[in-house]
Amino acid sequence: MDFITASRIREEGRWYFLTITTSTQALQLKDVSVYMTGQADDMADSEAEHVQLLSSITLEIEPGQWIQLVGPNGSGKSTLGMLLAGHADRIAQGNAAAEGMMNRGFAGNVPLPIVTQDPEASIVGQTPWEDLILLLEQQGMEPDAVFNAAEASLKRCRLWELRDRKVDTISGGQKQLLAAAGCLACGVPLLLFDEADTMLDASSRAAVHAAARELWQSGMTVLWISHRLDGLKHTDRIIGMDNGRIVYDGSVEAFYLPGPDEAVSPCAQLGYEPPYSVQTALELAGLGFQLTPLPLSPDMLEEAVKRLGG
Ligand SMILES: Nc1ncnc2c1ncn2[C@@H]1O[C@H](COP(=O)(O)OP(=O)(O)OP(=O)(O)O)[C@@H](O)[C@H]1O
Repeated sequence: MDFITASRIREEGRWYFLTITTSTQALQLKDVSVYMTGQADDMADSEAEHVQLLSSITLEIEPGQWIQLVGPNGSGKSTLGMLLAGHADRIAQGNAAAEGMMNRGFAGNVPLPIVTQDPEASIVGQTPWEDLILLLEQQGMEPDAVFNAAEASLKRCRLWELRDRKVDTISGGQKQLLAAAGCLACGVPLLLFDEADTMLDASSRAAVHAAARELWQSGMTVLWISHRLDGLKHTDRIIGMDNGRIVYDGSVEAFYLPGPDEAVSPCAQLGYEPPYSVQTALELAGLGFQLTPLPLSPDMLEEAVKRLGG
């Protein structure tokens, strides 16, 4: 493979090779690669020029989609998320360079906030209400519009009843929702969750999934980044990453089934175990009982088995 050298990137300008436009509606990446520039962790140029964080990524996101980005630790999910959110300059603490073409489309030119597994980093107020007011004032929103925008976002994220609670007394899931409410209040066109549910217990995780789902149903575009497969029941598109590359981009059903010329499914290739309901359906299919649609959750499995019996 032909690598850019770190010294050449420094000579010619760090982002020289990444062309960014907004000429279409879709958010597009065309043949985008990201490299370490050799400044991180005292890495020598000769080592860095062979470290590629993303390799030839081509991808198109239409507004209104719900996309789940999955892959093992270190596969490049957060790097891709940062690129899509417009934070190319923050990748690897600013020690990376990119080449290729990015069309920001509906995502616009302003870098977008990301809901991460550490929402506290972005919370500035002592209560949810104060947090949103401060955030919107910081964004320069007209004072007349601030209260309405804060109220609408807190309601959409199911936090209205908790608006005056001290932030340190609300749950981890509610803090995630507060971070999402902040993104909404700022009018983001794309809501990015990066491992936002990783530190949460099952009920908080379900609450965050349900709220995110409602936002998507109301027209928001959602990119949900996770190394877990939880929540795939609601996904209409999965992007699977491994070693800096996109190795799968398709439906959730096809993710669990081997392709015509493949011995194993994309799910297995990425080292994941399918959920119990899918494993059961695959075993039943082996015995000649086809469950359609493929049950992606225990309740879908129950329904499918009932239909089989009926
Ligand atoms: N500051 C850095 N210095 C050196 N390498 C880095 C740095 N930041 C990221 N990387 C490398 O970039 C690659 C992609 O990392 P990235 O965080 O995008 O992966 P990920 O799939 O999001 O992982 P995880 O699921 O663990 O969050 C990894 O190999 C990682 O080690």
